[in-house]
Amino acid sequence: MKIFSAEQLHEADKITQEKQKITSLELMERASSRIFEEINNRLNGAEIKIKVFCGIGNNGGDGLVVARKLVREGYHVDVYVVNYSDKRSEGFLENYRTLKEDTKNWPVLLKSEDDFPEIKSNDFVIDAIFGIGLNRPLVEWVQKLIVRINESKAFKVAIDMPSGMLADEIIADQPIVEANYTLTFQAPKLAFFLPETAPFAGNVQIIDIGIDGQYLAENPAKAILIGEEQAASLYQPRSKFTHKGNYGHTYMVGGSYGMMGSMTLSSKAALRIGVGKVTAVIPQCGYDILQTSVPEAMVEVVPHDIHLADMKLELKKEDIVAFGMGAGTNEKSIELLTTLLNQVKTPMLIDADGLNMLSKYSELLELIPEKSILTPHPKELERLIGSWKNDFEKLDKVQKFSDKYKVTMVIKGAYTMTVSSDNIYINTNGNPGMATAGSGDVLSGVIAGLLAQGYDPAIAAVFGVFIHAKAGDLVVADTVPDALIASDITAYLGKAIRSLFEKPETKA
Ligand SMILES: NC(=O)C1=CN([C@@H]2O[C@H](COP(=O)(O)OP(=O)(O)OC[C@H]3O[C@@H](n4cnc5c(N)ncnc54)[C@H](O)[C@@H]3O)[C@@H](O)[C@H]2O)[C@@H](O)CC1
Ligand SMILES: [K+]
Repeated sequence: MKIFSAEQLHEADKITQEKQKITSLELMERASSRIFEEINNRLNGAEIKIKVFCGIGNNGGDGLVVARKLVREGYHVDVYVVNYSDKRSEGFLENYRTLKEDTKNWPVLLKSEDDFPEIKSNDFVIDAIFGIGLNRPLVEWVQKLIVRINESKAFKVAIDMPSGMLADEIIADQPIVEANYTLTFQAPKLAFFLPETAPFAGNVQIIDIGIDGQYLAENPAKAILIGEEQAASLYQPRSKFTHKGNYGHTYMVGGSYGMMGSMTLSSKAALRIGVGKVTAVIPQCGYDILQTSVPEAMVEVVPHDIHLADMKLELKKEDIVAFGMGAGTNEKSIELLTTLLNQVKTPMLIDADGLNMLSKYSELLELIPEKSILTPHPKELERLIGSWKNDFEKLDKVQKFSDKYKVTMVIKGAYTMTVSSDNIYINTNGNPGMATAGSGDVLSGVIAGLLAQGYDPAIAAVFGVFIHAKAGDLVVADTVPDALIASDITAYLGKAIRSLFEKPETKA
C-alpha cells in the first residue's frame, strides 16, 4: 500500500472532486460519514460522554459532521471548537451552521486555557483539531489542550491524524494527541511508522473515502507499506527439474570465541529459506560447533583459533558472501573484510560487526559491491551515518547513504524500513518477542539465502524482512512473545511462506 505526502493527499482530494464532480463539502460528508459509521459500530449506542474537539479547518469540519451524526443517533455529545485562528475553512463554516441548525447543539468556543472543559477518564474523545494541514508549531494554549487531553486518560480516536503530528516532518517538543485509534483517510501517513511518532497513532485504520484511483495508482509513493499480497507476489517458487546448484551458494563469514551461536543461527536460517549450499567461514574454535549444530552446512576455518583472520576464499562468480555475524572487530577480522570487499563482485550482505568495521574504517565504504545489503540496528546505523535530529532526517540521511554507496539499507526496528535509493519499504508485522538475541542473525541468514537464490537485492531485503517478521508472529501465535527465541523464527520460516498462499478461512 502506498504512503503519500500531505501535499499529495491535498492534491488527491482536489483531483477527486474535479473528476467525480463533487464539492469539497460533499467529499467531507462522505469521508466523515465513514468515520461516524466506524465509531457508531464500536460504541453501539453506549451511554458514554463523547467530547469532540474540532479545529477550524477541514479536519475540524470532519469533526463537526461526525458530531452531528452522533447527536442524531442519540449519543450524548459535547462539541468544542478549538479557535486557534480566524481563518475558518468553508467546510468548517458550513458544517458549523448545519450542526447548530440541525441539532440545536451549540459548540463551546475554546480560546484559552480558561475555557478548557473537564475531561474524565471515562469520556470518549474525538480529536478533530488538526489533520494533514498542520504545518507549523502550535500556539501554547493549544499545546496545553493536547497535554490536558492526554492527561485525562480518556479513550481517544483521532480523525485522519492525531493532532500535533505532521505527516512528513516533526516539530521538536510539540505535544501530540496520544490516540488509541487513528481513523485515517485513504492512505497511511509516514509519521505513523517512525519510532518517534508511531506510538501516538495507536491502532491505525485506513478509511476508504473513494479518492481517485488513477491518482493513487499513478503517483509515486513516498513509501510503500508491504502487505501479504505484495509479499506473496515477490516469492519465487521452485520448479521441479532443478538441483541444489540452482539455488545458490552462500558463504556466511563471521563468528568468534563465545559468539559462535550467531553463525549457527544465520547459517541455519539461510538453509531454511532455501539456499542450495551454505559454507560457514569461521575461526577454528567453532569447527565442531558448526558441524554438529548445522550438519547441512559446510565449514571452512580461517587461520586463527578465536577470531576471523585473512584468507582467500575460492568463490565462484555467483556465490554470495554474508559478513559480520558475531565477528567482533579484531584487526585480523578487518583484514578479511577488506580482502572480501576487494574480491567479491556480487552484492554482499553486511551485518553486525561488519557494519562496525565499515564505520571505523570509512574508506572501506567505497569498496562495497554495488547493490549490497546493510542491516544495521539503530546504534550501528548511527555509527554509519552519524546522528540525526529526528526520524525524518534519519530517513533522509539513509536515502543519501543508499544513493552514494549504491546499497540497500535495512533499518531494523519495530517497523523495519528497507531503503533502496528513492524507495522506502515499511514492514509492520513482527512483534516485541523478536527483540531477542540472535533474531538479527536469523534475518541475515534469510536475506543472504534469498540473495543466493537469485532474488534481486532490494527484493531479497524486503521479502526477507517480511518473512522473518511473519515467522515471528506465527511463533507467538503458539506461545507468548516473552518465550520466543531466535531459532524459533528459523523453525517457522517455512510456515511463514506457506501462510502467504493459504486461503483466508484456513489462516491461523
Ligand atoms: N475535501 C477535502 O479536501 C477533504 C479534507 N479532509 C480533511 O481535511 C483535513 C485537512 O484540512 P485542512 O487542509 O483544512 O487542514 P487542517 O484542518 O489540518 O488544519 C487547518 C489549517 O490550519 C492552519 N495551520 C496549520 N498549522 C497551524 C498551526 N500550528 N496553528 C494554527 N493554524 C495552523 C493551516 O492553514 C491549515 O490549513 C484532512 O486531514 C481531513 O481531515 C477530509 O474531509 C476528506 C476530504
Ligand atoms: K485530528
